[in-house]
Amino acid sequence: MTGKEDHTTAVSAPGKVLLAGGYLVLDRAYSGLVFGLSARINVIAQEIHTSEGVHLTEIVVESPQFLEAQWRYGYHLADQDGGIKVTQLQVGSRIVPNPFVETTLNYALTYIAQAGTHKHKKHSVKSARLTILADNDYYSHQASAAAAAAAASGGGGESVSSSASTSSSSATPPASSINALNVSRFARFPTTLGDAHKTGLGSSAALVTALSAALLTHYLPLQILDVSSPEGKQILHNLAQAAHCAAQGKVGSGFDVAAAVYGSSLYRRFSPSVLASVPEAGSPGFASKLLEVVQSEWDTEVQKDAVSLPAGIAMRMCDVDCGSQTVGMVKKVLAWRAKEPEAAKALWDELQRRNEAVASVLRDERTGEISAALKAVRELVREMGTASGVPIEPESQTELLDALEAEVPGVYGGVVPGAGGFDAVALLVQDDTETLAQIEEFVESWSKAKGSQVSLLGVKGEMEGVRKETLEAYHGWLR
Ligand SMILES: Nc1ncnc2c1ncn2[C@@H]1O[C@H](COP(=O)(O)OP(=O)(O)O)[C@@H](O)[C@H]1O
Ligand SMILES: C[C@@](O)(CCOP(=O)(O)OP(=O)(O)O)CC(=O)O
Repeated sequence: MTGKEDHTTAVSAPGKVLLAGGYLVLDRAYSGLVFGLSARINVIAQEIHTSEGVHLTEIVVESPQFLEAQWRYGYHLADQDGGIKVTQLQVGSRIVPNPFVETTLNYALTYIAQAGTHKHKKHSVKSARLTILADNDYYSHQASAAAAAAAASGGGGESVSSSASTSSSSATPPASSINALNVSRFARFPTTLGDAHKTGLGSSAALVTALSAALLTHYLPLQILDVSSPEGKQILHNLAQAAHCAAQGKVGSGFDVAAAVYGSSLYRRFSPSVLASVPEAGSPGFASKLLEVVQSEWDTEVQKDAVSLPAGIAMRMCDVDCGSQTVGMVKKVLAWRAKEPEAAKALWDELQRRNEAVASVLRDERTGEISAALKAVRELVREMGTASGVPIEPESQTELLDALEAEVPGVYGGVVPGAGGFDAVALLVQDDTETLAQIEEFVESWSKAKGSQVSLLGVKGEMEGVRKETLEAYHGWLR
């Protein structure tokens, strides 16, 4: 770590789960019940100190939990108002691109240079190092260890850290042990980021949001931008949505970025046309247009007070190691909706009503109604799946959810979240260690009996969005 701790800033943003409103939330006429998660992506920004006389303009981004995860960029001011454009520099023998990091740098640094020129003197972007640390639940330990074993030849010098990864050779560390034993918060994975198996908690949205927030906080004075304030969050939201869409090459509903910024909420998306006028990063006019769009009032609606959990109840998730292709599923569902507009509208409208009912049952602490409210949603989600020919709640997941509710006393019910498919379930459960242990026991025997890989993640639903962090949590990870 450098001696200049005052110039080190840390920010974190949570992952997401869309408990209700998959597909509907793509259309502004409907909304989504989204939860932020306790699993966060942390980004720490530090100045790079060079020896006297050495002139360096470089942005270094690294993910020290993974192998070959350092991305170095030079940057320049592009002609004709093109903003700040980064160029990736080679590290070692090859260039491994990270489009989400690169696009976020182009967008955030351009915004910083533009916003900083107004009331204050022209802003200069100095060299910086950004360290990314992701909470363990973003990646499946078991699958990542298997990928490393397959690649077997060299382990790379440093050993895998603590029990999270010790157990990774045989099984995912049990959620209860992560909670109880203060296992290293950030595991060191024996793989590259590309080979790590994601659990689907929205790593790219949390990363783009936390990286944007860290850059804004690091470079701009608080009087221009404070990510803790409502105005600062709005700027961060707009900027991160724009960068995430550009990096993804498509405009999704943006519920994942909204969760990263605002935490849990009832979310209504922005009109996709908001972003239509922003040219490609580095091209003429990009800088002014980006500033204008990010600082304008969007039609996004984020109702934070519509979402909460009854006291003593937690939102938990199980990873089902399988995986579904969201893009293909979305295409098929939307194709059916276009073909059968009337039937789809009736279904969408009724499902919206039932989704909102889940939100109010939870917010009003009507615990006895949780199970029925979730079942009512699932019924229509299955109908949507059958009508469009997409396994949104596949039979194997129906069986798992029904069995969990019937056989584990503390489980109120659950859903297949987001786009649905085979890769996860979200549960509403009693928030105590006994219930946790029983779920773990249940999924272990379920996995054996069904020949599947179901594991309870340590992650929990959490209300808070982006936040500034103190540096203690990152001890040992910073240079
Ligand atoms: N810890 C990390 N460090 C650096 N980049 C990351 C990290 N986690 C995710 N990313 C970026 O996000 C991408 C994954 O995005 P995506 O495939 O959309 O998954 P998700 O559904 O988790 O958002 C990675 O290829 C990488 O560019
Ligand atoms: C279909 C959707 O409404 C919800 C998808 O939710 P998931 O949580 O399944 O998504 P990914 O993690 O991005 O694959 C698409 C959207 O809202 O963008």
